[in-house]
Amino acid sequence: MSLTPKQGQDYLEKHGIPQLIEGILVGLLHSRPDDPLEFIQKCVRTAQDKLDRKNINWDSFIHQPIHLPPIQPSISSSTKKVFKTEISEQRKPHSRDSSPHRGNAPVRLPSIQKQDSDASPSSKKKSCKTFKPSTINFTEAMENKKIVFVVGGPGSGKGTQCERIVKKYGFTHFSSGDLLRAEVASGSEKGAELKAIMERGELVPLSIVLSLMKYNMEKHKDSKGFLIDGYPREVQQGIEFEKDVAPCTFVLWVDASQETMTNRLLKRAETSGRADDNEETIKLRLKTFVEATEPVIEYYKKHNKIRRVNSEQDVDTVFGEVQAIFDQYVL
Ligand SMILES: Nc1nc2c(ncn2[C@@H]2O[C@H](COP(=O)(O)OP(=O)(O)OP(=O)(O)O)[C@@H](O)[C@H]2O)c(=O)[nH]1
Ligand SMILES: O=c1ccn([C@@H]2O[C@H](COP(=O)(O)OP(=O)(O)O)[C@@H](O)[C@H]2O)c(=O)[nH]1
Repeated sequence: MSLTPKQGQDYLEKHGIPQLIEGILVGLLHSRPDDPLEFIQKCVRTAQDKLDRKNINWDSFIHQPIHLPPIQPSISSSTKKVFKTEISEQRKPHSRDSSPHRGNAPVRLPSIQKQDSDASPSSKKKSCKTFKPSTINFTEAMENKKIVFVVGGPGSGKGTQCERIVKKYGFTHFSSGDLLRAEVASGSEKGAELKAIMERGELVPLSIVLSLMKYNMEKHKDSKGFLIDGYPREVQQGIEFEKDVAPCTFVLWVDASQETMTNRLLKRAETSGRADDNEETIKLRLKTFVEATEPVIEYYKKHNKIRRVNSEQDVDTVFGEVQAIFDQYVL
């Protein structure tokens, strides 16, 4: 079968291949890993996770020289207090609670960085040092930006809806999971530590995600709004973000039952290539969601910022609900 140059070009562009190849080459030359094929494989897996390849850019696989804070499992007493209160409220039975892990299981608190959880001026200084903002006043640059957090369990459909939101409303989209996977794909030492945490279905220290988020937001500082997908995963993460960046406009909760999420992830596992899309890690991710992220929903409910969509329906119907919410804020 003959192929015209135009048909060839259309085919490649339709599948986002030119920017993918460009991204891989730039990332490869930037990181120069010992095992280039493994690096390429990781990039391709990261790309497979993105339903819209157009989200891949020339710099998607660069191991950015951001100075991520050390991974260190410590927790401040103030953070413990927030979690204890929130979790004990969550332990009241409610309709979505079908987790076999809840009951009397010990509450596993996520690892977080003491330095970032304290509100003291000295710790604040440390967190700024970590992020190393460039020449701009970051907080000022973020003023009046629309910032929407998107929360929901693993496989609830956050990424699917975000893709559509970006198309319709032109927000800049960051998936915290994707940012972490890119760090892992970079082959850095830090990436290897993150990989282990993610494969256990646990949460990486909040200061690391916050650094990655701020670094990337600064790169898109002229965007009219940000869609922060899969974030915050724990109450303190939201508090730190709003303190360091800006208050969120609202929180979109993509709500699906644990059974639906599990079935979707198992289906996605057939093609996603994601190391954490396996039955055992899915269970752990759901457990982490119930323990750490459901309290986030309760926290923002109290602040009247939760906007829920029922993600048990088909994608178009869910997006109909999403649009009804977004149209009130962004026109
Ligand atoms: N029926 C149905 N399937 C959906 C819907 N949204 C997503 N899916 C499917 O469910 C799977 C998971 O969707 P994602 O958008 O990747 O979910 P996510 O919440 O971003 O998942 P993580 O990346 O693990 O956080 C995908 O294979 C989707 O095709 C929906 O509204 N209805
Ligand atoms: O703010 C975040 C976001 C993600 N993760 C880690 O990254 C994994 C994948 O996150 P993603 O949002 O891609 O998928 P989900 O867990 O929602 O299925 C999680 O299990 C966590 O280990 C994290 O620790 N903090």
